[in-house]
Amino acid sequence: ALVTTKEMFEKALKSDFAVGAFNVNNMEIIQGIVEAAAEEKAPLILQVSAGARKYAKPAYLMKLVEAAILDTGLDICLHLDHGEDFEICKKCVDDGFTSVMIDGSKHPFEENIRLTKEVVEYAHAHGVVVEAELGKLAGVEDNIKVDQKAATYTDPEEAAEFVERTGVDSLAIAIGTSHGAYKFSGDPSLDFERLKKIHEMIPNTPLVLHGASTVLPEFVDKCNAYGGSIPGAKGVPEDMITEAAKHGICKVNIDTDLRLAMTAEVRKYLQENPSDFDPRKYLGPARDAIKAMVQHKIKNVLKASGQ
Ligand SMILES: O=C(COP(=O)(O)O)N(O)CCCCOP(=O)(O)O
Ligand SMILES: [Ca+2]
Ligand code: NA
Ligand SMILES: [Zn+2]
Repeated sequence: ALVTTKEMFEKALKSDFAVGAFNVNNMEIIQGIVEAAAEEKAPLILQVSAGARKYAKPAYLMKLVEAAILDTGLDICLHLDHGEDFEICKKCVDDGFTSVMIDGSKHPFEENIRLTKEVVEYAHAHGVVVEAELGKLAGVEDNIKVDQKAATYTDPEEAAEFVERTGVDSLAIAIGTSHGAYKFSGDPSLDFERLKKIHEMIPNTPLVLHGASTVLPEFVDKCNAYGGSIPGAKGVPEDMITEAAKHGICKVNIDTDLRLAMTAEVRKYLQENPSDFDPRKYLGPARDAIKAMVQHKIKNVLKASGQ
């Protein structure tokens, strides 16, 4: 069935595992992710960005997720990722999403609170949970370039006030991650002291880690070996993600690692099979690559198998 994150986060908060939140844009990506979660018997969040809604159209995504539930009997949370305003959050609540993110992190504190409260009120009235964000990820955040220095990590005291005043169900925090494949100029590092402080201040609030892809060298190399060009791509070491899940992180957002796994597979297939032109011949292996990546994340990083 379609479920909220309530139950899965309650468990994750008390344990050392975290729930994977994987971005979806088409049928093969959804199928690969869902097959992996079914095989690992793991809790699952499928998340849809505004870009995914535009690319695939809401009706297709909703029906594909319903089909996945029909096909597997899995409990799945369908989540709006990075909702920019009240309107898109309302639209997704009305469409049957069970969770929405209102990303007010680019606004001043008081405006973020106002906007988040407005979404919490509407979502809770419809049995939907809300994720908000406090603090700015480094890198490109909300289409504005936020360089490392200006990137303001989440303040633990502010986080406590924010949660108290908004009634939000989970909080995305900034402790050094950023979106995409180029996360660190120097050595990868997360501010674990800050994470522990935040978790201490709001021990009952599930925390969310955005920009959590590892950008595994194996897949960067594979992309580059078959016509790609993404030199210097770098992400968060997987052991840091596993560690973060022990200190309040209950939801881990992963998109880039799926994109790299899928793209590497398609590049390889097309280069090795120049006479093929049946899309199933490369979208099938792409789907398998998604499944393998998600199984790896669930089993070895999130420790969410059988949870
Ligand atoms: O935190 C993350 C993922 O972080 P990652 O890049 O480390 O995987 N996310 O929230 C996923 C962002 C997806 C953006 O989608 P569009 O291109 O459609 O806007
Ligand atoms: Ca943001
Ligand atoms: Na946890
Ligand atoms: Zn994000």
